[in-house]
Amino acid sequence: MSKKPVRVAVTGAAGQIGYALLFRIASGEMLGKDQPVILQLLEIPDEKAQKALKGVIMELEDCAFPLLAGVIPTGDPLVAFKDADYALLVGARPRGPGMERADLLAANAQIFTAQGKALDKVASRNVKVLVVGNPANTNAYIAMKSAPSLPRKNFTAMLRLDHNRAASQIAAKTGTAVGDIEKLTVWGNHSPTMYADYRFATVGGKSVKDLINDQVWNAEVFLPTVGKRGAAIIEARGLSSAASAANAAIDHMRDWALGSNGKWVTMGIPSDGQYGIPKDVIFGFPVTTENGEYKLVEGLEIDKFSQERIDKTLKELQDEQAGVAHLL
Ligand SMILES: NC(=O)c1ccc[n+]([C@@H]2O[C@H](COP(=O)([O-])OP(=O)(O)OC[C@H]3O[C@@H](n4cnc5c(N)ncnc54)[C@H](O)[C@@H]3O)[C@@H](O)[C@H]2O)c1
Ligand SMILES: O=C(O)C[C@H](O)C(=O)O
Repeated sequence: MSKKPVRVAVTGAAGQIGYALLFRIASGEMLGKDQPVILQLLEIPDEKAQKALKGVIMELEDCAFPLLAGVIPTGDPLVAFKDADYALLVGARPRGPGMERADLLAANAQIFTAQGKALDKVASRNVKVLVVGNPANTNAYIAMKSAPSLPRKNFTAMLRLDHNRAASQIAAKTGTAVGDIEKLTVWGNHSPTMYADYRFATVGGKSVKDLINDQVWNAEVFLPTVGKRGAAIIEARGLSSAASAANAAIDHMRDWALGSNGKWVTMGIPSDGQYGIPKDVIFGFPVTTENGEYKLVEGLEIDKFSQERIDKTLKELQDEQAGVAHLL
């Protein structure tokens, strides 16, 4: 017997990431090739955006995806999030050349307060929320705080693009296959302060740290390359990353929903105080996922270099939180 369709809300559905994301969700790459989906697509209630959304929906129809059980376009968050089982909050203003994420904070904070409240009112009580729109961790924090009747653990931010970028750099450095890299993580904020940490990583069972054996490369090449990759893409394309961001969103939700089979993945999740990160800060942590739940990997040793990096990215997140405190 075929499964009952689940409701997947996507905001910013007519934007660049939306265009790279919706077709993959509808084809079953996110929730499985046996899981029908109803897409509930939010765009700003503006004629041009709604018209662009119609065009995207025409293309979705033209794909004749067997798993696409319905599409609901709307300009109203209460319609988009109604009974949503999954919500991918992509819609936000993206960073342009020369802008830092902090510049986006004020512009985007209003959006996530309103959307958090709407999720609180109408979404499934088990809704899995992924915030992609930047600054992603703080937007997830705002949405979580604006939705007090939903479990805190339902709110996550996307660090998976950073995780994937780090894996790719390590594979290139060590001449190994990216798919063989395990136990990699990215701590903290989705911003240049993030700390991509390969101390525990293995490739084909061998220690990545031992294979690389070059702390200068780690501090002066690897970390800046991963941390500034978003800006490098904006500089090269004149637009922020979209296909790789959509791919990371699919990876994040797929692993959360269907399990990571024991593999570590990185998710931005609300802290419960682990590793000295204050409660509620949405922080990139190593997790494993099973049965629709994520579980933080605990007990890892944090050396002096790592602690300094973690402190720096935490401070940035706390400053961002302080900057939006008046809105909550
Ligand atoms: N976390 C990450 O790793 C990551 C990676 C890449 C991009 N991003 C961020 O994702 C966001 C979207 O990027 P994009 O390239 O798709 O941008 P885009 O400008 O192409 O699309 C954003 C879309 O969101 C819509 N939108 C704006 N406000 C909205 C609202 N309140 N409700 C619904 N829709 C709304 C816009 O009309 C637009 O169509 C940006 O904030 C970007 O910085 C995050
Ligand atoms: O850096 C940006 O502004 C876009 C995105 O967050 C990225 O990392 O590519």
